[in-house]
Amino acid sequence: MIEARALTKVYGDKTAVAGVNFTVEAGRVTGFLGPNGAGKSTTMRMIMGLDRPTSGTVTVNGAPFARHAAPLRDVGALLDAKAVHTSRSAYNHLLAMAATHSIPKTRVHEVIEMTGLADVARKKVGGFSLGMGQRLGIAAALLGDPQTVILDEPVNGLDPEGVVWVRNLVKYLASEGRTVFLSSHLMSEMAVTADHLIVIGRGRIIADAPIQDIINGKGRIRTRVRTDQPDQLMRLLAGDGVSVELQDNELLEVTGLDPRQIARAALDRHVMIYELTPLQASLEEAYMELTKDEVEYHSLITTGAAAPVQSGGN
Ligand SMILES: Nc1ncnc2c1ncn2[C@@H]1O[C@H](COP(=O)(O)OP(=O)(O)OP(=O)(O)O)[C@@H](O)[C@H]1O
Repeated sequence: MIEARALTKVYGDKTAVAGVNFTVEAGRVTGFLGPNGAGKSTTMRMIMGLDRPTSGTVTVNGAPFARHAAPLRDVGALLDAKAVHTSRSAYNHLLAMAATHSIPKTRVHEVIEMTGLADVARKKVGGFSLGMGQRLGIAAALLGDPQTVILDEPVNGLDPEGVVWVRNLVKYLASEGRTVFLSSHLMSEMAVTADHLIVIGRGRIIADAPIQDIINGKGRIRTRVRTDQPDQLMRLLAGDGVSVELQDNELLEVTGLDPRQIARAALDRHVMIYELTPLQASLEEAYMELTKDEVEYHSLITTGAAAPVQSGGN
């Protein structure tokens, strides 16, 4: 379990993390989301003792990271996949890490197999692709068979097979009762991987809830309705808080009524419906809605060109 209490980090005049409170529970995958510059990496670095909080505390299984006698066995992390000696082989890199914690060579071989690095384990890390580097970072995180696993953008640079592999791996680790905390900007991936989400914006927690609650809470409930009497059905459904959009000759998209209410209204007036499909809001929609006021770096899209601008006021 990871517990942050009033956790704060200030760099000069920039408050990167502003007194956050959250708990990452064991036995489930917790996703950590937020726009660029929101404070995710800073929070993760403080969890791992790589950055000292300006105030507040963060503990892993009840103690700050630095107080763990054998931290690799308690907490495994992938924070910066490039932070390795480039002239070492993957095997030697892992072996050197293992030596600091009396982890046997057999475990080094195990994590190499587990992460699909067997063919390149004797090659120099400097020549690794981004995806191979990520796999090595994940191998290092798992080396001590830790109870808590923290992965910052683990699927960055991985091919589709690698993305699925990370998804299954973290779900498996959580199913074994471990604490799994991961960040990613890939919403579609987060949607199928995480059980619970913590969303941060400008250093503050803006949501901390089961993923389904976040999708349902912020996304609109929409229903697709096909009928050969669209005008009549539109009139029937009109009302406060209801919006009905004609998509084509026979297709309506209804917001603000559930499918049962739509079916009932149509039945009462003998309007035939031949499709009634609830449309699940996506995590991406919910996330965009949640963070729309928290985005620090907006993209300004003009005809054919995108220029990043920093929004004023912080
Ligand atoms: N060492 C540092 N010195 C000064 N400012 C920093 C430092 N590290 C981070 N910051 C600032 O703190 C804020 C939070 O940064 P952080 O890297 O934690 O965000 P993030 O959510 O991980 O972003 P991204 O999604 O882009 O990786 C940013 O405004 C960043 O510029």
